[in-house]
Amino acid sequence: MLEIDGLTKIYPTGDRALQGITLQLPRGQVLALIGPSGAGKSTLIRCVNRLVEPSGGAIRLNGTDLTRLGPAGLRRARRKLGMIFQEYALLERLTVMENVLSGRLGYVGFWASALRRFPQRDVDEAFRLLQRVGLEAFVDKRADALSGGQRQRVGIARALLQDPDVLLVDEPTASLDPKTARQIMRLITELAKERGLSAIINIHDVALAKAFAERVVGLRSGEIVFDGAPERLSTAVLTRIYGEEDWGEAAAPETRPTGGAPAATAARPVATVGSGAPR
Ligand SMILES: Nc1ncnc2c1ncn2[C@@H]1O[C@H](COP(=O)(O)OP(=O)(O)OP(=O)(O)O)[C@@H](O)[C@H]1O
Repeated sequence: MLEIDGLTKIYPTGDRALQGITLQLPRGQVLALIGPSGAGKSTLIRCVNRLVEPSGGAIRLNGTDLTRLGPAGLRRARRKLGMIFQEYALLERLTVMENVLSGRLGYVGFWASALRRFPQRDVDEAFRLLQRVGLEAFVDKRADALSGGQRQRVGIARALLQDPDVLLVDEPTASLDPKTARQIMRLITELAKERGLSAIINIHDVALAKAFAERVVGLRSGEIVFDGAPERLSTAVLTRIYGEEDWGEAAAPETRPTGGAPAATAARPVATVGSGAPR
């Protein structure tokens, strides 16, 4: 269980990127984080593993407040936070297998890590994960010879080899074509379910968020302005998150209060349907 409590971030420039974020992420839940550019999505994800230092509030992972940990405690805690990046962050000249094994660097000792020597069980598990993400034929290929989708699969296998409790996923599909983007989102969400992992996925594509996440949190100007099921992303909600726009099929049908007058936002013609294409 990940609990974020009153999290704030003020950058040295004075930008108030997060203004008191509170949310709980139960074990096994996949949450999509949406919101306009500059809303604070990346800052939130990066505060959780302290790539960005929070200014205030608490972030508890299984009861431990990550904001209070010193370097050794933080190193241990980060093993449980698997990070998947938009730009993959692979070691270009190393092989697929070596890249995946780098997910264990937080576990092995200094010399083993410096010499990149990993126990056989880590190698076996890395191979199993590469099979699972469909890259068993690419084990010895160099990272710089892979396509974007293949690179992201390496990133996913590397994060999972860490044996994390939570996946922090920062725009995983931003550099991918629409079909590959869906395949990667499907893979991440399936693996999270198989392994009982929670995931926070920062994603720009509302249709993908709706198709694959069970919960959506909308950020605007560093505050949560929506937290609910993807089916509730109506025109009014999308406008609250992103501002005025013709949402067309991105929006769910407006909901009306039962037994009463139509909601104010539903009184005018609004866009209908659209929960994205079937998986
Ligand atoms: N290193 C930094 N120094 C100063 N301000 C920053 C820094 N990083 C982000 N910000 C500011 O913090 C706010 C939130 O930025 P953040 O990158 O978290 O938003 P985002 O929702 O992830 O945006 P995008 O979708 O464009 O990636 C913005 O106003 C941004 O300018």
